[in-house]
Amino acid sequence: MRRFGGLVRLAGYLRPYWRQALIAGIALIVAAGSVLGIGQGLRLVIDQGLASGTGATLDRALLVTAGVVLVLSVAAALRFYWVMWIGERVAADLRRDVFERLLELDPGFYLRNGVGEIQSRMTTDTALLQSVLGSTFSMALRNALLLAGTLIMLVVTQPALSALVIAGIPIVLAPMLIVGRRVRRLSRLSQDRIADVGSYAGETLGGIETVQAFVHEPVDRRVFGDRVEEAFAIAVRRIRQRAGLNAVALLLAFSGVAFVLWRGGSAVIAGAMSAGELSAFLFYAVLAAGAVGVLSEVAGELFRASGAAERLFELLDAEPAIQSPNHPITLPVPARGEVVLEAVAFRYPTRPEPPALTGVDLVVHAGETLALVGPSGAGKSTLISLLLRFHDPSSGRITLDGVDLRDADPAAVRQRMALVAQEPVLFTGTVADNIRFGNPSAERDRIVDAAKAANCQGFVDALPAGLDTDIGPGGVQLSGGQRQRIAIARAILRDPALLLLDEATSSLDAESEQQVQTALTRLMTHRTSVVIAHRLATVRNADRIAVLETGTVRAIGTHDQLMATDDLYAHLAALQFQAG
Ligand SMILES: Nc1ncnc2c1ncn2[C@@H]1O[C@H](COP(=O)(O)OP(=O)(O)OP(=O)(O)O)[C@@H](O)[C@H]1O
Repeated sequence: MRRFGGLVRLAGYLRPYWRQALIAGIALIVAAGSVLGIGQGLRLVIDQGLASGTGATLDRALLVTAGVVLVLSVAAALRFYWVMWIGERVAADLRRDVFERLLELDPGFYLRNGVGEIQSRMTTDTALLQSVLGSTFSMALRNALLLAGTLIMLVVTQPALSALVIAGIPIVLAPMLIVGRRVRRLSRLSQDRIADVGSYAGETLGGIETVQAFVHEPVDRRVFGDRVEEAFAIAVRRIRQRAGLNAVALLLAFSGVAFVLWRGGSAVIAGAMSAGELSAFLFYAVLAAGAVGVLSEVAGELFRASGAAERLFELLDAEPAIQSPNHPITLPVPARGEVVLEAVAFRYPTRPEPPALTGVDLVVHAGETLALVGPSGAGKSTLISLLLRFHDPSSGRITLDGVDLRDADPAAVRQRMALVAQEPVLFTGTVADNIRFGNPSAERDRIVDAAKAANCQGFVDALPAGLDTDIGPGGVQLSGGQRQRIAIARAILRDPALLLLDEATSSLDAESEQQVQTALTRLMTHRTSVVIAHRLATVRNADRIAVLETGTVRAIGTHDQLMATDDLYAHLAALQFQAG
């Protein structure tokens, strides 16, 4: 059963649909029963209809058979409908569950596993399951039932001959089980490779402009080609196993039928059996052999599906490293946005050495603007991601309004914050949708106000449908400065107690820059702000500045104080800060 571990667990997904499964099961049994009935009809037609030589008996026998066929058709249609329905339903539920789990997983998980790989698991594995559950599973059930039914009929009608057939079963099943294990392993491998292919394509296409600008296509073509061939080679190994399996199964099954025909034929010649009985027996034997053939073919598919299910369950079983405690402490009201870091150290799970932050002590008072400055790689972005609790500190603690982030519900913590990233991330939809992202329940008026406060008015009015203009996936149809202002409007709408801002480094033209700056100033007044600063104006306006270097805070003070006392700061101020 371990082979089908993934599928057995999938059975749990059937529970809510037990009614539909019951209908499908009944239809399945009736359909299989009717097929078996046809064998008896055949016996009647031959032994009574043909042998008796009277047309009336033949008519009656045929009529009975026709009735059975009618029942069979209806039951088969019902079975098909409900089994497919359940397959699609389970695949849909699984897809939703996996996505929900993926939304909960912490950024560290994605750092370790790669977003592309996870994404393609979610799409290719659920697609495989959908097709297998929808059709293959139904075939497997039907044939398993048919096999069981025919074996019973064989035993009941012709015990002696059946003993021969039944003795042959293990000979057919053994190779199926042995090869099945190999197929399952190869299936997993091949799904892994397909995920590789998917994530490579995703990354390349996501960066298509960089790829083309550097004329990197030949390299990508070659690397992608190699990966596709690798996936193909594994698929071929899998198919070869299955092809061999099918050949063996069919050969064994039909040799069995030939053997039975030979033995049965001898019995009819000797007068120990009627021609009708032999016909019915053969009918069943052929059905049984066919069922074994189909089962061996679909077993491979089921093994494959089991591998895919396992991969999905791995995702479902992944525990988010960042979770709410069982009894989260409620953050005090009103929110002040006061942040305290005590001896905070942090190592990225993917690269523990050197630590990204060590011994960071820092207080951000309610209402103040604290600027973070420091050379590239000093740990500024890491610090912001710890405040958002994307990761927990390796040691030390961070509190928001007096509550340790680890003791609070991460959603409640983030509810008090808004992030304006260096490269604002916009989503497919309209300008209004992207602003509403900051507060999905906001009324239209407030979205309009936020757009005004963020200086979006000018360019939004020029768009064909104003706020309701579609901006394409990722906001590709807007300029950098426009995207930044939408990100600011989003944060204004959220009205957070703590603003986390990673200032854009790319310079905008003077007018656009001016508009972004006034929008930011508006956003930062009357709230606590932590800003990764790249502009002289920002550090000058900040209440205090923390200078970071190799993961530690080396000095804190105002611009003038630091200019006088900290040589690194004076150096940065001279070289790095853009005027504006
Ligand atoms: N996902 C990651 N995995 C491993 N190490 C990382 C990761 N992200 C950042 N680091 C490392 O952590 C250190 C701090 O990086 P961080 O991005 O916080 O610096 P920064 O001060 O924001 O730099 P910049 O101004 O260039 O953005 C760097 O040495 C960096 O290489």
